[in-house]
Amino acid sequence: MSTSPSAAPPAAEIGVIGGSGFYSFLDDIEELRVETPYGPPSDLIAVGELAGRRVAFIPRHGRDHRYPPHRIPYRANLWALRSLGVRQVLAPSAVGSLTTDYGPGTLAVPDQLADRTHGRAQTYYDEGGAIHVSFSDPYCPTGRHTTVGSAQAAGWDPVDGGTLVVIEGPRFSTRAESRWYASQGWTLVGMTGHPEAVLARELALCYTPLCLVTDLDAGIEEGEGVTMEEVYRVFGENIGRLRTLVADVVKALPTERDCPCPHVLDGMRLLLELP
Ligand SMILES: CSC[C@H]1O[C@H](OP(=O)(O)O)[C@H](O)[C@@H]1O
Ligand SMILES: Nc1ncnc2[nH]cnc12
Repeated sequence: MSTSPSAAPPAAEIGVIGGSGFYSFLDDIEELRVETPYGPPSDLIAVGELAGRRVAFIPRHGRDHRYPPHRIPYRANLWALRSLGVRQVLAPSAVGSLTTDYGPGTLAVPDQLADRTHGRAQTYYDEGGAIHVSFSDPYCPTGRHTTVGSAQAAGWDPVDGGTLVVIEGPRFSTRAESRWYASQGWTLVGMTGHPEAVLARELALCYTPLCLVTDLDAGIEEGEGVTMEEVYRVFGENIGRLRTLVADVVKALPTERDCPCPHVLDGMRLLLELP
């Protein structure tokens, strides 16, 4: 491993944003300090190769988990990845389940998102003109399809679809909130999926969530409610096979993007130059 203070970064095509309990990924890496107009990203970015693909890894909360979900520099993270050449992003995350159908250890690849956060910077286009990206389908269809296929091939029984509600946190939900989310038909709950997904979309990146269920949320189970310890314990029990799955997906992602994601800004008059 080597550390470059501000070296010209090598190109990376695929980005991985590791969540709670997922603080490193690649073996043979160069660590890059990347500056952005939005300040520094959560940490140094590790760049390396996996099966011939150039990959950039960033721990969402920092390697020492110094950023709680509402303080993560989301704009800097996505900007930094794009500036390294990343165009496809994989986003592993620990989530709660809003249904007894999906117990701890389940891998879910949602196809919808509901935003219950507030006060987070959620756009790059907030001055000098209006850019409205399409967000009806928040995730990359190819990334989702590839992830579900890789998970099935590896012996997971992945959940293909569902809605991830993203809460502001950092506290967990009350039982009443949790029951209300479930009554909306939402299936998963987390704290970091927004604005990460929409910022990726605004940069014309492909973004795919890999949600590992660590707990049944407070309104679903009758026990003491969700605890941080439970989240880390269950995530820790599954991190090995999740890492392997992320590597499988990296290998399986297409080299040429065939999805709508690269075209989301076509025809729009951009007021800032994308990296
Ligand atoms: C560690 S408990 C709650 C914490 O875990 C999840 O993080 P991530 O999405 O980055 O895996 C959840 O969103 C909360 O931030
Ligand atoms: N129950 C839960 N609510 C919000 N974020 C979570 N991350 C993991 N479990 C969670």
